[in-house]
Amino acid sequence: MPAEEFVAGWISGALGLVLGHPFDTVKLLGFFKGMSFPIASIAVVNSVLFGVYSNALLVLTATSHQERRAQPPSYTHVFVAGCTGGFLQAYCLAPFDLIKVRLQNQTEPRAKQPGSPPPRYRGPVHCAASIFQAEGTRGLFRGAWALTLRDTPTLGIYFVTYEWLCRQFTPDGQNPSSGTVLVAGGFAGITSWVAATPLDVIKSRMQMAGLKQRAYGGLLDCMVSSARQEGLGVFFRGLIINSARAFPVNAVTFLSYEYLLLSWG
Ligand SMILES: C[N+](C)(C)CCCC[C@H](N)C(=O)O
Repeated sequence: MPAEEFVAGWISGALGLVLGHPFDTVKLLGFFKGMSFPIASIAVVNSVLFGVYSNALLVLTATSHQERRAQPPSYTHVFVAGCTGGFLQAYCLAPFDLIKVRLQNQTEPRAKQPGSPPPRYRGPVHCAASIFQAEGTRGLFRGAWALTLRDTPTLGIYFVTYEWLCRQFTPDGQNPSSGTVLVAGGFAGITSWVAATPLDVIKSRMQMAGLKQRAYGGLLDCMVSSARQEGLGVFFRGLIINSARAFPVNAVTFLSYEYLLLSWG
């Protein structure tokens, strides 16, 4: 199994994340709150996404990454490979994402201050350990189902958008220019996040359930009760910030990914 794509995905995911982190946190409080934890986790997750995507295409089309410019895969194959990568990365992402959401929604200061209540979670490791102690492995995968539904089709859309835009601006058989990769990667991120936002809202609510928010009977119950109480607009919460973040993060992710693979030959 070719491994370069896993390594390139690892590095490019980390680079994209550094750019996106302030956007990620601005929805809430504290700008660079907890940067090292997301870097480490997104690197792993992005490596799974790109590695599985490329290897799925290898299985579907019998072409390696290097051969795919001369023999481009069909959009159906790109979509199926993207969904496969998305599905598997969602499972790796689930516990990390849960911890991120729990920590970002925690407004009490982490360090104990006189007079203020002690924070529930002292950091990512403490957060993971307390969830595990209270609810076991299942607890760490709270909201994983919603995350999988969010990521499987939208990562298919992600790679189709990227490939489609690259092909629009690149003569047949050639590699896309850096400018094309940046723009195609940026728009792939935006398209995918626009499609993912409704389920992203639901996913985060399910991950918070059991803490401050009420517990839901399941995904459908969470959707229906959120829409009843807050109107349909609730499904578009965070759309602008998600899109603003998606452009630079994914432009840099794709540019570094393509650059690394090209330089490794
Ligand atoms: C599928 N969905 C749009 C949710 C995520 C797309 C992932 C791409 C990148 N790691 C990022 O954080 O933007």
